[in-house]
Amino acid sequence: MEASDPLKRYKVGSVPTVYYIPDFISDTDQTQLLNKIYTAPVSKWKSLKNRRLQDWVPSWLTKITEKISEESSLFPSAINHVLINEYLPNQGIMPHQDGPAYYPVVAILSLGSPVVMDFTPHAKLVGTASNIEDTGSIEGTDDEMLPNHHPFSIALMPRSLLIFKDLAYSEYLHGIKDCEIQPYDTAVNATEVSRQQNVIEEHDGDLKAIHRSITRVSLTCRVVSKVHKNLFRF
Ligand SMILES: O=C(O)CCC(=O)C(=O)O
Ligand SMILES: [Fe+2]
Repeated sequence: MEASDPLKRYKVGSVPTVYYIPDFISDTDQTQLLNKIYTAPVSKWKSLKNRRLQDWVPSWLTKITEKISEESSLFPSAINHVLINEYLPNQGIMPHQDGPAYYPVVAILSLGSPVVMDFTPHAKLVGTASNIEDTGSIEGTDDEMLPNHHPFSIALMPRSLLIFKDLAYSEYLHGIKDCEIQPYDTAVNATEVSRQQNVIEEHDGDLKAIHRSITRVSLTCRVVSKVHKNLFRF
C-alpha cells in the first residue's frame, strides 16, 4: 500500500475518486450499531417525505468515526457530523450534491439491506435556498450532462464503506432509486455483489438485481466546519 493513498486498492470506477471498502466492519459491529440506533430516543428521529433520519454524533459512534478517519487519512480533522438515514425497501434519496457546509469528502457506512447508488454528472448547479435539502444537500436534476462524464452506479452492500471526493463529489449527483428491485450488472463493483446474500440473480434476461427486502440504515460521515455549523442554528 502506498503511504500517500492508503485506500488505493479500494479505488473503483474511472471517475476520481471513489473508494469501496467491503466488510469495513464486522457482523458484531453492525448488530451493535443497529441496536444503538434503534434504542435511541424517538425524538432523535426526524421524519422526511421519503425516509427518516438522525442527525447527531453520539459517543457510541466515535469508535467508528475514528476508524474511518484513521484508515482513510482523508479528513482534515475529526469527523463531527453523522447523518443516520433509514430507508424502507421502496424508499430512496433524490439525486443531489452534498451541501457546501461540508469538507468535500464523504464516507457512507451501509447497514442492513444492500442498495444501488447512482452517480450522474451535472453541469453547474445553482445553489439557491429553495434547493437546499433538509440534510444540507443541494437538489439537482440529471438532465444537464457534461460531455465525457458518464453516469455510473455502485452497489452498497451491508457493512461496506463508500468514500467519495474530487470529481465524484463536485461534478456528480448521487442518489438511490425508490425501487425494491435494483439492477446492478453495470455497477463499478458488480463482482463484490455476487458473493453476497439478499441478491437475486436472474440469468434469463441477464438481469442481475438486488432485492431490497429489509430496511437499510446508512451513516453518512462528514466534517462540517464550526463557521458553517452556525448557519444551521435557527
Ligand atoms: O444513504 C446513503 O447512502 C446516502 C445518503 C446521502 O447521500 C446523504 O445523506 O447526503
Ligand atoms: Fe448525499
